[in-house]
Amino acid sequence: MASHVNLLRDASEENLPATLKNMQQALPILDIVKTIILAIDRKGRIIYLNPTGHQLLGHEIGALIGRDWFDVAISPNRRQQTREALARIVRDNTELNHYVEHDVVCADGRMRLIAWHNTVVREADGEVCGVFCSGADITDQRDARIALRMADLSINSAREAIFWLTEEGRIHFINAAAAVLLGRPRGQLVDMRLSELEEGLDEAGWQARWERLQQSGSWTLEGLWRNARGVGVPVESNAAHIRFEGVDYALVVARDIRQRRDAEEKLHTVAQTFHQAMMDAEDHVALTRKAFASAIEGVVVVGADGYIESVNPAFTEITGYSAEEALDSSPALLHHDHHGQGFFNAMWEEIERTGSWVGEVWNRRRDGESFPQRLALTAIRGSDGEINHYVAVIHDMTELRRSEQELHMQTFYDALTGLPNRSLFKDRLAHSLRQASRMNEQMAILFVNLDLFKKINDSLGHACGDELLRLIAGRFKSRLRDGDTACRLGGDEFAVLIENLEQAQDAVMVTQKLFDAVEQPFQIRGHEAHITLSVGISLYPADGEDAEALLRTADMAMTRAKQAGRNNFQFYTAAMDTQALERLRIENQLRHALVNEEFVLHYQPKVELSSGRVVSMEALVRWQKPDGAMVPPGVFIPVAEETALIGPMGDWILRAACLQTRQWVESGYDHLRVAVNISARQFQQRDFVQQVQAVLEDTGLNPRHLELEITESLMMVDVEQAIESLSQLKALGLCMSVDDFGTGYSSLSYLKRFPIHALKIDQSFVREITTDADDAAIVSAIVSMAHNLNLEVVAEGVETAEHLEFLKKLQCEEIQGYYFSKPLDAKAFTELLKSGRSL
Ligand SMILES: Nc1nc2c(ncn2[C@@H]2O[C@H](COP(=O)(O)O[C@H]3[C@@H](O)[C@H](n4cnc5c(=O)[nH]c(N)nc54)O[C@@H]3COP(=O)(O)O)[C@@H](O)[C@H]2O)c(=O)[nH]1
Repeated sequence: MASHVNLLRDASEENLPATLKNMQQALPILDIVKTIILAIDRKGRIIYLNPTGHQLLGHEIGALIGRDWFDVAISPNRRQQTREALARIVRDNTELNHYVEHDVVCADGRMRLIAWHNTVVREADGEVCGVFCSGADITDQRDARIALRMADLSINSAREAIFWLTEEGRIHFINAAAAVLLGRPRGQLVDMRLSELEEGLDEAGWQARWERLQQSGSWTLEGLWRNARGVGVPVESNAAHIRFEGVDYALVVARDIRQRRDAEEKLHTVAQTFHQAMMDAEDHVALTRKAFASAIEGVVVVGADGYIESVNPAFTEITGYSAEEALDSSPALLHHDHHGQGFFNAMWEEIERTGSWVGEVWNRRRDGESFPQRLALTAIRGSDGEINHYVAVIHDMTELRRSEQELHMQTFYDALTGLPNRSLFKDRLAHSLRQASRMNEQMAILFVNLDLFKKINDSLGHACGDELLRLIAGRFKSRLRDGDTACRLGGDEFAVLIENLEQAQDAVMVTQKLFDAVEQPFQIRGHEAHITLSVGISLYPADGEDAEALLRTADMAMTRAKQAGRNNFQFYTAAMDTQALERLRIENQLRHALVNEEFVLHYQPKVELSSGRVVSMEALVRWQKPDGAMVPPGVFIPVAEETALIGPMGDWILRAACLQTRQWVESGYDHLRVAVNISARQFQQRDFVQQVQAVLEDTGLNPRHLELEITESLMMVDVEQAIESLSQLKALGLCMSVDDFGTGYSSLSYLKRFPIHALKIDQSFVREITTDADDAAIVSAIVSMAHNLNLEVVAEGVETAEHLEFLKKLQCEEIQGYYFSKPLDAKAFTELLKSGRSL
């Protein structure tokens, strides 16, 4: 059944070394473990690779058995080297039991890092006959490790000291620069309170600072922080409020401003003496000018009349205004409308009262760019006590703010789309949940998944896939209200948070906006891409009271939307929990059923109306549980479809049906044809045609005895691809029919192009043909249309003599249904053939 284990499973006991014998016994377990299990022979040929290994490498289960491991999984530049290593082990009969990490190449060209544990396998005589490897995919761990190291490196190479402070003002985290600033090892500083470090800051002072941070979101302060020797270091600290994993922190970026203080003091002195110095000794003036000119901060001297009297070169560098342009102008030439009049009034009041003001101000450069600066403004009084000048010292904070912003973006935003990432989304969700609970409001989460995104990635490449995600994010942003938060959860998954929802129906309106957003095709690097969405909706408080629960229930509803055929939305219902558990139970049992070969095929005859003879039979799978219970396919085929299990299961069904039919053909029933149902996922496999060809070759069945039944809706998913695959199958010599005809949306023009030989009218129409005029008309129309297109017609679900009469009159070619026979097991079907029974 499961071809991927055939080589090992079919090997006779004597041929197998002990290790592989043990492995043969362990197959049922190896088939389901999440570790990659690989056995290669001495030439590197794959004897066994479990489903986990096949899935990781992006191949259909079983496809790699018998292939050369180095060719399929090792990159060309390492292939020769690893092949030689194996050859050495075999030649020198060396012991091998080691751990190694190396990359494997997946079908789509991506590399995954695997941690392997390899052991040689020996024959009874001690000869090396192969290598047994168990591997764990550690790519994500490695990437996470690298990302962490990069973040760590960026933080620790920053020149600014970074502190994460808790609500109690304790140090939770610091970088290397912080330890240098305070001259203490990091271990000593973590958990210390800021009040133990900053002069004049007590518990009450910290609390006031924390509250200010909660209200305004940031602070800029100067203070003296004691280092290890108890010496006060003047420090400027910029804090931002940050919420991480549900906990509030003050993210403080601090810098030693000793140099700047010195410069300011010098400049203060300069300013005080400036006026005097202009008139005093030449050498004194020269000295003052030198200090003025070489300062790294911009300095502006403004006269009592409010006009600039002098600026230094650093001022020009920062603002873009030359000295000539600035002189005799008002400092208002730098002004930015960021601050209201109230801000300036408060500033001048403080200068009047204390003689100086220090704070952060937004100004505008000559080229119009706005920039943040730290401004220290001092009033200079003459000997008469009157203010005769103001000296402003400005420090450009653009770079500092930019690095703070970058740090924030990296932590909370998705680099590809610019949308909030999962962690910021959860944060906002938790915040909104508190608000909604206080205000008794409703909220909704939309969990959005792109349909068949993998197909776009596979066909157009990952760069196009990324571009599509960017474009979709842009369209979502432009359609949603400012109050609705959209985020990218990862991969092809997005989420939208809708706050203050009046009624559940409003969530549908927002969902509709998302559907509208993707309605027009996307133009990507010369390609046109169409995409649809599946959306799950959960409501607060009905479907969950915390972020985790709401995301989980919305995700479940999204899965249901996919199962309902994609391109739609579903609200979460409590029944989904029970159904999800039931599906999981069936999925687990199915895995064992596959290994234990618990499936059987029944065959339902199809009868030719012109002769009354059985001319073919539809193979219908049943699951016979160890307790004898028979599970109908309607229960487990959909679960197998959703998981990769339909691959090996479909392969087994096709093989079993072909083998059985070959026996019947060889027993003299050469006119028989077996019809096998093909599910969507099977048909969409890239190598489906090759798989069918391999089964025909392996079972020795002449292709003219095989028919594939493919549903109408499946053929319409990707018409061109379907035409291509069906044409190749036809060229092999087998025939195809369209199953469940009438229930989907076939376009007649496409129908003409599909290389098919028959339509099977769905039983839902046949059931009522003698009692419902509409159904009778539909069936008549289908038969006449099919005949016009030179297609045969098979009517299924024929249960009564009246059905039969009606279909005979329409000149339908074949019938199938309980009227003639229910599906029979192979033995009973053989009896039916022997009896020569006909209509
Ligand atoms: N991918 C695969 N799908 C399969 C396979 N085997 C079955 N199936 C699909 O499962 C669905 C249910 O199948 P089943 O329970 O076997 O029912 C089939 C017949 O028993 C039933 N039938 C036939 N005649 C009558 C009738 O006169 N009355 C009546 N009430 N039911 C009848 O119809 C089912 C056959 O349907 P169809 O395939 O559309 O011809 C079903 O969708 C199967 O396709 C499998 O191996 N692979």
